[in-house]
Amino acid sequence: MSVLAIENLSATLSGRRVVDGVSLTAGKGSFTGLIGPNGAGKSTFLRACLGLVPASGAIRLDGTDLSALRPAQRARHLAYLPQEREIAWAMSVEAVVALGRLPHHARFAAPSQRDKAATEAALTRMDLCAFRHRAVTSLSGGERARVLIARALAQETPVLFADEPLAGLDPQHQIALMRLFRELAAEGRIVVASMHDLTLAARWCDRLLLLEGGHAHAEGRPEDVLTARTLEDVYTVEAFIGTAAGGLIVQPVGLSQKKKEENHG
Ligand SMILES: Nc1ncnc2c1ncn2[C@@H]1O[C@H](COP(=O)(O)OP(=O)(O)OP(=O)(O)O)[C@@H](O)[C@H]1O
Repeated sequence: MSVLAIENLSATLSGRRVVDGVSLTAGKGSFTGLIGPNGAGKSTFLRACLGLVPASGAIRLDGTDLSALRPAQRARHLAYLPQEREIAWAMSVEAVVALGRLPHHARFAAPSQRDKAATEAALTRMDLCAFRHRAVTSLSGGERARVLIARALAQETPVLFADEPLAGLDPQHQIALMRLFRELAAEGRIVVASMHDLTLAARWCDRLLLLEGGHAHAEGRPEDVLTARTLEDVYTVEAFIGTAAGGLIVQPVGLSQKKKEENHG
């Protein structure tokens, strides 16, 4: 069984330890939510795993040290949806999605049948066929987000990292995306996604890794991680936590008592 093992990952940016000794083990078929307040280190953790920022620690997939691979080799194992959704060039949707195939063929080589099929499957899966000839720069933010997800899908990697994939999506597309991540996990992939919506995280993820100040504050099943106490301590909010429609509802309803006292100083 495929296992992604991230061990003791640390990253220092501008002299500050932004991710400090974070570990995560995720098995094939799992969907892990990466949660934590703004600035907790979620993006840096993902970027460090991808080799986009200098880091120490180990990241292994089935025992293969991913950090030792060249970028193109690594990109055959690990796809990444970045938090930034800007695309500078007016390329067509289809051309952007096809970029996901670059790690699979030699530079300047024509796309193979397999490449074309993977691009087509990703366009279909993200409901983008009608947009295929549109310039990405002409799309709305949510539509552009779907194009970038399709590009990551076209990469056909065993592991998918997504940084705030729900940002900018309407509720229907948020749920569709969480359903897609669950389907990808059911197909045997390993999905890790950062998010701020705690109800969606609780309802769709198998496990949650809660970061705070660069450290892992908690890791485990959503119902064990998302307690009133944790939300108060880490997010400094008072939250309603209940069960409805077959899953957890986690709704911040106000600032924690401690935070209110701090604000009144
Ligand atoms: N290039 C950098 N130089 C210095 N500090 C940085 C740099 N990039 C990020 N940081 C800092 O590292 C910390 C973690 O940032 P990061 O973007 O990983 O947080 P995050 O959990 O993804 O936050 P958010 O939920 O706001 O996206 C923040 O305090 C941020 O200011």
